Amino acid sequence: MSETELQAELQHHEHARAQMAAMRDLTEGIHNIYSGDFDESTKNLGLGDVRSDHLFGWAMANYTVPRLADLADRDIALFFGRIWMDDGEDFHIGRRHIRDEHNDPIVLDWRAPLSEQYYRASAHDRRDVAKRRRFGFQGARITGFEDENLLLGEEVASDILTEEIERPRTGPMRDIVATIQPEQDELIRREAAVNLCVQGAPGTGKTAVGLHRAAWLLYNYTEKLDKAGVLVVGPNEGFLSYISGVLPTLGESSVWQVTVQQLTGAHTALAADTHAAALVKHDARMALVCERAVWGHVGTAVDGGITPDEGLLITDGGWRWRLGLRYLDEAITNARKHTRTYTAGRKAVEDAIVQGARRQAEIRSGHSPDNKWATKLKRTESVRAFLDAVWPKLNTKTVMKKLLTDAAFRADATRGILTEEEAALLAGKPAKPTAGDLLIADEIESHMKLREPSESFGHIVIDEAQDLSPMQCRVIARRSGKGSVTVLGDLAQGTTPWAAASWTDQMRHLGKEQVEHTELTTGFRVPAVIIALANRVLPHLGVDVAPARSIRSDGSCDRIETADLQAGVREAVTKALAEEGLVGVIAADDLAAELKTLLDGTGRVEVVAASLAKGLEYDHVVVVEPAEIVAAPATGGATIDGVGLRHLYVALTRAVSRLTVVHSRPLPAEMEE
Ligand SMILES: Nc1ncnc2c1ncn2[C@@H]1O[C@H](COP(=O)(O)OP(=O)(O)OP(=O)(O)O)[C@@H](O)[C@H]1O
Repeated sequence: MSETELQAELQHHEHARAQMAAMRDLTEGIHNIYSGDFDESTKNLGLGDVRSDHLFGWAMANYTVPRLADLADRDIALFFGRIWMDDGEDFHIGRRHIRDEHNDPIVLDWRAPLSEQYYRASAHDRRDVAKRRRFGFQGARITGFEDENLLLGEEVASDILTEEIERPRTGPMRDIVATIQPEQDELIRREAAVNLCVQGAPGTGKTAVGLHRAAWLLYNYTEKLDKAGVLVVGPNEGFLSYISGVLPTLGESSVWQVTVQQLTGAHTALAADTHAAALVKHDARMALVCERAVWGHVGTAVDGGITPDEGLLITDGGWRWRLGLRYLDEAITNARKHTRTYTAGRKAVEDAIVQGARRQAEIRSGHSPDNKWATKLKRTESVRAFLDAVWPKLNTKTVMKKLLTDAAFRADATRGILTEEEAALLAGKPAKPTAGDLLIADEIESHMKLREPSESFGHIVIDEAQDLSPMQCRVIARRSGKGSVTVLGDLAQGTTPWAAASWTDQMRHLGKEQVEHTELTTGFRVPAVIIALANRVLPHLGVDVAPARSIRSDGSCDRIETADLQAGVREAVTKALAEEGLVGVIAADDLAAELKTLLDGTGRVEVVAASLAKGLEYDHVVVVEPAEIVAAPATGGATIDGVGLRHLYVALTRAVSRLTVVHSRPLPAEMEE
């Protein structure tokens, strides 16, 4: 690296900074012109709510407010790479596009098509790239660079990548734009229509890939996705807060990040299910029960009191119309077959009744009666009574109430689908729904009426997807509609009672048939020495997945055997605090509660229950009493076969640099070589 070249790059960086400030000033100028209308934009008004004379200002507000936030000068370098092409052109690659006063690009956005070459070019497949430069930086300051002359076949093991991966973690997750690897880039840049399913060992960058894919899609399919929206679904609120900063630093603040519980309102559910009841309510068979609970209300013409002789008699002033039993049964069958929702079905039968009477009127009088006549006909007592008998009016609340409180109705809805014991577990109080009840209500609602297109998303990123139950998958599927999904997870880290055993099944529950499956195995988080320990446990987890191969040869792994567990934990934490970075103490849930009191107020230390450690990472991890993690019942007090061992696998794979195992009891046999 020559000093002259570095100085030139520093100057280019200063120039880029000045140009970005100019872009910001320009946007600010526009913003100020429309400031009155901008106020409306901050009230979350939609297009239809805005007065027509404010429309232009409103549109400008929607454009400039996020743009101003994106152009804010942050403590971050404006570019991280540069490529020289075979034709002599060269480009700096950065977090966002920056142009000069002549509108020429001086920094390309990492999501622009050309940037793909930066990430993917190699000595074997140069993609017209002659040379690649990677910049090292600290905060907003460029500190150096490393070059790869691809024309000469150079492939440099990047110190900058190593430094980035090994840097101490001091807080929430960061973006990885500067060091995206080719296999990750391929997934990030798959077209919007592709449904991706990524199985990946711990620390292989699944979450990072999912978030960067969301940002890439929003940039490249702006028109479609700005309207339809992008959703990120994560396992719990702790995880969401850990990842919540990544998309905003990539310039995307419009993505809604939620747990699946938040989608149904289950995060505020009042009552708790027993383990056995939860199992039934999350089961795929519940979808069939819900279907029958709704559509089972549909009867035949005979149920409506119709006989072959009499038919349905409709009196309209001096006129009388009669519809036969066969005609009515056909109308019901057609409505059942051709309408997607129960509410629409009732309307279809009603329309068929009007149609039948209208045809008779046309034959008798020679002209077709108007809509007023049709409305009157629908209101006649005999039509009302017939419809109420064969296709009664329903809403989600009434069906839920019947399912939870009416034993005879429940028996009919579940016969042949659930056992009697399972069906009995559904009994409850509708006023105090459980999380499982809200899943059922969501399913029932989907039979009642179609979701508005505005209620579904253009793309959904689903992280830790192995933990979703079939019924939770269906909740997400309904919000996806025709949109695509990126599904990320690790079957080996499945710890819920309904964790997926196969991705094919999980994708079916998510309603996606065309799926690209892929597996990531290069681990960026956990050093080889620690992953080797976790990989001893992996074969005992009952899943067929590839183990992680760490690209890291640093890190350490040690063990403290002690008669006094608390003293052992203190010793491990003191040692850990001698080094930089965050310390995570992971223990079985009950023990974690005790350790929280013990370590309360110790800076840089977080105590985490093993059941909540998923997705998180710490520089130094202290795993306390593995035997207890393995033996501990799962959340909710029920014992789930093998789940403790999976919690241990998750705990062992949270460390970025160092792992200390503290134990007073013998280590689980699965940890031994
Ligand atoms: N290309 C990369 N450059 C730098 N850091 C990376 C890269 N890919 C992943 N990382 C880092 O590796 C760590 C693990 O990534 P991530 O959390 O996305 O993995 P994961 O597969 O979701 O893990 P888990 O299954 O344990 O949740 C993170 O700190 C992430 O920033």
